[in-house]
Amino acid sequence: MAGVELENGKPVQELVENGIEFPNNYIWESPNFGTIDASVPLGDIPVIDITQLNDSDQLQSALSSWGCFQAINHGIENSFLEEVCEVAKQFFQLPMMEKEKYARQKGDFDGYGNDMILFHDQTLDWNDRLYLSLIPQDEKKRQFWPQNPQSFRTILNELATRIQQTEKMLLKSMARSLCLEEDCFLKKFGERRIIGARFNYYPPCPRPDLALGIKPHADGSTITFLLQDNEVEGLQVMKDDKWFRVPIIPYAFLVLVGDQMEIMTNGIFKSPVHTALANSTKERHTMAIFYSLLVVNLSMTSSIFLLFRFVV
Ligand SMILES: O=C(O)CCC(=O)C(=O)O
Ligand SMILES: [Fe+2]
Repeated sequence: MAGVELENGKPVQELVENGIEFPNNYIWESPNFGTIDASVPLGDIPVIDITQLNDSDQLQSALSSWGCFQAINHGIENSFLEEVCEVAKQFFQLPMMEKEKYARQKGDFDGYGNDMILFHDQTLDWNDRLYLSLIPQDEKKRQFWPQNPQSFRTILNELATRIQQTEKMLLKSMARSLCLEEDCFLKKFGERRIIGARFNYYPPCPRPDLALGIKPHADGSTITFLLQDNEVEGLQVMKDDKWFRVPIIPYAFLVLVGDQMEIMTNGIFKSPVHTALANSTKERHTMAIFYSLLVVNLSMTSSIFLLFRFVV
């Protein structure tokens, strides 16, 4: 593992637009994870109504088996999430030159770009992304917050405010489900938590049998909220060494346990390995919101694992 990012890859969209021949460094091979298979069974992932979170057993059982659940009635209106998705889509549709104004710098998280290249022979993801730190205020890097579409910044601020209410409710319920004092995770977080949003864009891929949208990984966060594309499937999660497709429930958040939560719960809650497949004809948009404990004085390499744990 290199200490810093080796190079800054080109957006996948640029490869697609320039009609470049399918590059070898997107071909995914792993002896540990089998072949890419879009037809694995649909997972029976628990669906939990957040307003009915009194049933602690349901939450505990979901997080200690699947490591995730589909949260419905989470308090953020569909119409607002629709607006969030719309501005993200509009951003990715902008001309490359406009998006490049927000390009992520080598060795940094925030901004527009794609995979961090950390290994010489790293397989790349068929995915472009815009990562933005939302909370705390002093971690925000406003220069990467798009000014186009015009409402993007206002919507991001609104998202940051709203998502914190859902986060609080959920962390309290998670603590209760373990018979712990309900504020214990919140107190652990205190002011030392960081919330970042990652907008993922998966352009159509000429070889979805060869390339993955996102390689198998576990999130390094405490918890992640994932808003799937309303129409295009792609996410798979691993349970008991088998892959399952994650059903689409429009506007539900897939809440995933991250590595930090797995550690804080002594492994009772599982941080699941997941991956996203590419699609030959359809583009796909998702948004992941990561909550992480802010660990100070980490090297660049270590802090990458606050977002990702590569498993290949
Ligand atoms: O886009 C997806 O379905 C998965 C995204 C993901 O796992 C991530 O951003 O960490
Ligand atoms: Fe993830």
